[in-house]
Amino acid sequence: MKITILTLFPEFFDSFQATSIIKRALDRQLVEFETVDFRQYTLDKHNHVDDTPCGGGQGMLLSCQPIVDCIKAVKTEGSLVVMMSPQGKTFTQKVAHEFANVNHLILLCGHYEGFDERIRDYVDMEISLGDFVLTGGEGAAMVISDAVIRLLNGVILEESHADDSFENGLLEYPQYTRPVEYDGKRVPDVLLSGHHANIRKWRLKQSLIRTMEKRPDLLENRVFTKEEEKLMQEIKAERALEKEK
Ligand SMILES: C[S@@+](CC[C@H](N)C(=O)[O-])C[C@H]1O[C@@H](n2cnc3c(N)ncnc32)[C@H](O)[C@@H]1O
Repeated sequence: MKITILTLFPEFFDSFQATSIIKRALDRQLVEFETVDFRQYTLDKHNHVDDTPCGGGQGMLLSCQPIVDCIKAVKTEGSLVVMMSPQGKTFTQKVAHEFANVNHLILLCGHYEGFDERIRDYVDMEISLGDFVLTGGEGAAMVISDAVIRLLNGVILEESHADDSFENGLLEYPQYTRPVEYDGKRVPDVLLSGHHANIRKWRLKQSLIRTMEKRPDLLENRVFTKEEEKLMQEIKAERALEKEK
């Protein structure tokens, strides 16, 4: 897979490419990652890529010509051009999986007051990190690249992300490491028992409890397995009992 970032600030991605798991993935050529400064495509004699908004208003808008020419130059057969935009569809783990299956992902980063509206006709979709406004799309593109790269074959062990939050529609269960006791707080006995079936069941139950408590919206349309239904009944019965106390 190849990821191309279209940005005015390629240096933003220097430490991203030089650090930890992403660096290892790049070194092992599990993903190709490049940044392209779209200023190099401007035909403006002063090298400008932005201008004031028609009709007046604050700030500067990115102009069509440099960005559209840049998109046309970097696009490849089957590539997906994604505009970073607070007005886009919200990025989720499901979208990360969809992007991880694309051969060539192109992430377009805005800046200043954003884009001339007509640029939207040259992208395949808009993606938002959430309902807030960033100074530029670089932070969003970095987050998206990170979430996508860690899903690629060989970057981390498949088992390492299989139980991650959202992967099976639930939040991850509580995790512990040594020491067994810290400040009077003990690791649950079941995790020390070595009984794999019991550990798996405990983790599933904890995932359900966590999701109920922190993100009940994730359970709204869930089709529960028989085992999950049984555990949900168990959880509800335990809670009812606790209330009675
Ligand atoms: C200051 S913002 C422009 C916001 C624009 N005036 C609006 O209200 O929709 C500059 C750039 O940051 C990026 N950006 C800002 N918030 C974002 C978000 N929540 N998700 C993804 N990208 C975002 C976009 O690329 C955007 O063009």
